[in-house]
Amino acid sequence: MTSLQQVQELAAMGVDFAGFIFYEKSPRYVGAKLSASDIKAVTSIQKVGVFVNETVEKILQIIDNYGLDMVQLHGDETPAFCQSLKDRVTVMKVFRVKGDEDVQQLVQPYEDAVHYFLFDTKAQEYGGTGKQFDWSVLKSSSLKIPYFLSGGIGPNDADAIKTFIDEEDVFAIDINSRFERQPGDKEIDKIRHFVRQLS
Ligand SMILES: O=C(O)c1ccccc1N[C@@H]1O[C@H](COP(=O)(O)O)[C@@H](O)[C@H]1O
Repeated sequence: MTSLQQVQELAAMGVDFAGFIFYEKSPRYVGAKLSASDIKAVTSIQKVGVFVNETVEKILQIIDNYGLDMVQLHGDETPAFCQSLKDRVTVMKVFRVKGDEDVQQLVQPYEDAVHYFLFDTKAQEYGGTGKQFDWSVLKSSSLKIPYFLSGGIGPNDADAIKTFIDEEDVFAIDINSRFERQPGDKEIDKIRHFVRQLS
């Protein structure tokens, strides 16, 4: 998110989390768009900071300045790195998958080090690719930690998502680039329609 008004609109429709990207190479980098005090003042939704291979010190500083509730570690962070943040903030570790991995094996080293997992699509970029992976890799995986499903989920995926939610133990659905006019500018009406379809 890069617009406070859009954040408030999401909160009003019952969306639980809003993501702010603190990765300068992203076209959705929030730094130049919203101030720390703007974001800190938002209390109507849980605020997630998205980081890629950032230092612990910088992350802690940003959590404090921006009043973040959660961090989404979207790079190559180790279990020890995640653990060092876990007592300070809710930690979500991202796993970028193609769809043919042994997910249990992938996540096992992180089970005690984080609060949530998130599965996104493996690509050259770290995230925001708009591409999906084969969700069947998560089927019957009985993970010990709740997880977010992400990666290229779009307005036409509501039926497929509903089926997935009915069958699998997914905690939350994470949407991003497929609901945008341009990077960082969300199509709120499309999100509203999508949320209604899932309710
Ligand atoms: O969106 C970005 O630019 C981005 C850059 C670096 C790391 C993560 C990023 N976004 C996250 O990627 C996933 C999937 O997004 P999409 O639906 O495929 O566009 C999501 O968690 C975003 O927060």
